[in-house]
Amino acid sequence: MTKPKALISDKMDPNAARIFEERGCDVDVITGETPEELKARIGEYHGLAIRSSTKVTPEILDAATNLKVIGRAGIGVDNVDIPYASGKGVVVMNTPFGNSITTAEHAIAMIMALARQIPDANVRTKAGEWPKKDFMGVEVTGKTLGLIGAGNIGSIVASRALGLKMKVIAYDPFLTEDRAVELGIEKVDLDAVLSRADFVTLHTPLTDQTRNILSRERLENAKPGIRIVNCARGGLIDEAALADLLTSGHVAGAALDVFQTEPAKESPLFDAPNFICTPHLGASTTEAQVNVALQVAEQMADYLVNGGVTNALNMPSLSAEEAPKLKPYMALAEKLGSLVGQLAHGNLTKISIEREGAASELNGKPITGAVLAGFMRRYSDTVNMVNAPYLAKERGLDVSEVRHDRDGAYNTLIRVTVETSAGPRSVAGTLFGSGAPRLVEIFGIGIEAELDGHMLYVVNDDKPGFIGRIGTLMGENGINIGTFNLGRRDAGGEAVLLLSLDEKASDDVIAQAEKVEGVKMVTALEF
Ligand SMILES: NC(=O)C1=CN([C@@H]2O[C@H](COP(=O)(O)OP(=O)(O)OC[C@H]3O[C@@H](n4cnc5c(N)ncnc54)[C@H](O)[C@@H]3O)[C@@H](O)[C@H]2O)C=CC1
Ligand SMILES: O=C(O)CCC(=O)C(=O)O
Repeated sequence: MTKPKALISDKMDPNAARIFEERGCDVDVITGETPEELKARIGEYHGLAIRSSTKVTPEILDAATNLKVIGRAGIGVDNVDIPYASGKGVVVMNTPFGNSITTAEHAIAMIMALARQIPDANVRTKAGEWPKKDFMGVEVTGKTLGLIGAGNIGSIVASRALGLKMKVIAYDPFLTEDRAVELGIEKVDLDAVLSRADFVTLHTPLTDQTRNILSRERLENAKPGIRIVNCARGGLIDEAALADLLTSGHVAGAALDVFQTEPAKESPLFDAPNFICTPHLGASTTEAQVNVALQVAEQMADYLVNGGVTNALNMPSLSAEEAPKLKPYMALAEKLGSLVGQLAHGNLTKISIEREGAASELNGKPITGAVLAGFMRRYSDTVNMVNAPYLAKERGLDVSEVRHDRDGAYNTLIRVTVETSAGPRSVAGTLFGSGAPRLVEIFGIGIEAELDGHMLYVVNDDKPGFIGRIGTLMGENGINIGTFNLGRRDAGGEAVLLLSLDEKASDDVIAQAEKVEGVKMVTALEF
């Protein structure tokens, strides 16, 4: 078997390449390429490991015909078009904790540097000025620190700031009162942060809701003398407005690690007073870079080699222990989804996935993803369990998952039901022996069959002589029958036949089969 191949396209700790190799992947480290160069190369890789320089755009993703996973050695993934990657079936992972302490410490360093104007004092002292009389700092003890965003990094900043004897208030719509109490901070609204805080520090992702959160209007209405720190993302602050307000003195100081356009080669802020900056160094410590490099390579290799999913932003997690256990279930789920997708006709807008017995104990999300992937194959060749839920949503498919505690006839069972204009249609399957997927029910009729390769589904009247007639027809057309599986609703009533064939039945053979006495319907199936 050929090894999966990963590309590391941004500067990363060498441990990343080592881990890829140790975990059974080939890896190339090629950094600093232009988008055109990356586009020309990306087709040969299954994994792409990045930091913030590589921009994973739709153009890159369109060229990434073999790509299965993108791993961000860090937290922010605004340089990856996640919806587009999801549509392409590519998993996007990050390393949500590896650099959070380091980034929080950078924010604290920025607060202290602003309070005591350390960068300016340093430059002028080294220039031989000894400018002691020009600098007068402020203490942080007793001052109010306002957090915008109190997630991983914001909470670490809060704990350090409390240690510095600051009062901490926070605006974060997802912060609960209980968590605020646990952190020892006060939950307030955004206006309160801006009107009460002496220092404000931003720790949110860049999203449509947070873009320009510190707009000109908000900055103008903020407490006079406020100092602002941004170690999260450029784009959260109106940079031109901040420059104007530093110049007017309304904002007493600002420290940015991140800019709207990076690398920031010029900015109105560079000439503004009391402005300090670093070139996106928030995550740049040896410790953080080793952490994120190890983590991203471990996670990506785990997915490429074992199917384990950790810290994915566009699909549910699946541990390396769970992955092998779930594998036969996912094969069964995909076949059931595919069967119902091939058999049910009309405008299908509702699908339900029920699990009972051992299947009910499992992580249901990957099973649902696999059912949907099989089902959606009727619409798309490139669908997989990553993009299937997105495609299903796009098409307005109503998906429900049901877990039954009851014991049924089988140790483990998955049932997939679609709502058709003629009512619900369901198929069910189980795992036999060491995990072989088997169909056990089709539209209410018990039948045991392996769903594999070229098949023919026939609905017929349960009358003597029928099996012989179908067998003869196949023989006359030179088609070898692999397996022959029968089921019936009741003796003499409606019956179904599932044939596996060594070759695909042509339209002509299907037309002949439709004419066989007793046949009500024939459908060719492919698995
Ligand atoms: N400068 C650097 O080198 C680094 C920057 N970062 C940036 O820091 C950001 C935050 O990282 P974490 O704390 O780990 O993320 P997180 O996801 O743990 O926390 C983000 C918090 O922002 C909150 N939030 C979301 N929308 C909000 C809104 N409209 N208003 C206020 N709060 C909102 C969320 O509820 C969440 O609590 C990352 O998204 C990344 O962009 C992260 C690492 C390094
Ligand atoms: O990789 C870096 O240096 C930037 C880190 C960062 O911005 C992040 O993790 O969100």
